[in-house]
Amino acid sequence: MDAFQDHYPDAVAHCFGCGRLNAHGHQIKTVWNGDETVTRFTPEPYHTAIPGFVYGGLVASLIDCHSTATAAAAMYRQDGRGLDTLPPFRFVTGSLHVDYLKPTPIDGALEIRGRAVEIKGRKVVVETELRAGGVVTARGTVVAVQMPADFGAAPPAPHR
Ligand SMILES: CCCCCCCCCCCCCCCC(=O)SCCNC(=O)CCNC(=O)[C@H](O)C(C)(C)COP(=O)(O)OP(=O)(O)OC[C@H]1O[C@@H](n2cnc3c(N)ncnc32)[C@H](O)[C@@H]1OP(=O)(O)O
Repeated sequence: MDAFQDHYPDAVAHCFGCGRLNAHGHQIKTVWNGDETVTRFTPEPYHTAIPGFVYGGLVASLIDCHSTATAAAAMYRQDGRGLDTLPPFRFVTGSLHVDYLKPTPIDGALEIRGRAVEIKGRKVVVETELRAGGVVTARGTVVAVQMPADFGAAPPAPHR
């Protein structure tokens, strides 16, 4: 199944967390699972905070991009539109809140699951959990807001 991020227009496909055109980024892939969205990501040894555990910034980044993708997909689903239909719903993060409940072990796949809990105007609130080995280690809330027309007008910087 195609991931949401496979449908991002090229102009918004350079994000470090989720852009398929960013060779240095995480390139997360998110899909629907019923009313929830799911991303699976396996951290690398260099994503270490304290040896054996995942760096919190990576956890925040996964929750952030999983949630903005969820926001876009939820808006398309609410409007009964396909992900490739125009004009695209393009979201940025207005607010990212993360609670780190337990240390996240680095040796294995992480599962990130989210749900849009509010859609109002240009805003979508998404609640997301990150699990390691089936245990919830972090929980996040993201307020995603549709990009104003003048955001992202500049061409992307070349990746080196
Ligand atoms: C699936 C198919 C794909 C197709 C295509 C998809 C593309 C999907 C692209 C994803 C692409 C990468 C995702 C990168 C994730 C980042 O890392 S983005 C980079 C980090 N974020 C930024 O740089 C954003 C910087 N901030 C801004 O540009 C502006 O502050 C914002 C966020 C656009 C909001 O400004 P604004 O448009 O003037 O917002 P405004 O009209 O005042 O508020 C709208 C609503 O949002 C709320 N809001 C605004 N800011 C906040 C805040 N900070 N806290 C709480 N609520 C807020 C307001 O309260 C308001 O809610 P209501 O009052 O209506 O209930």
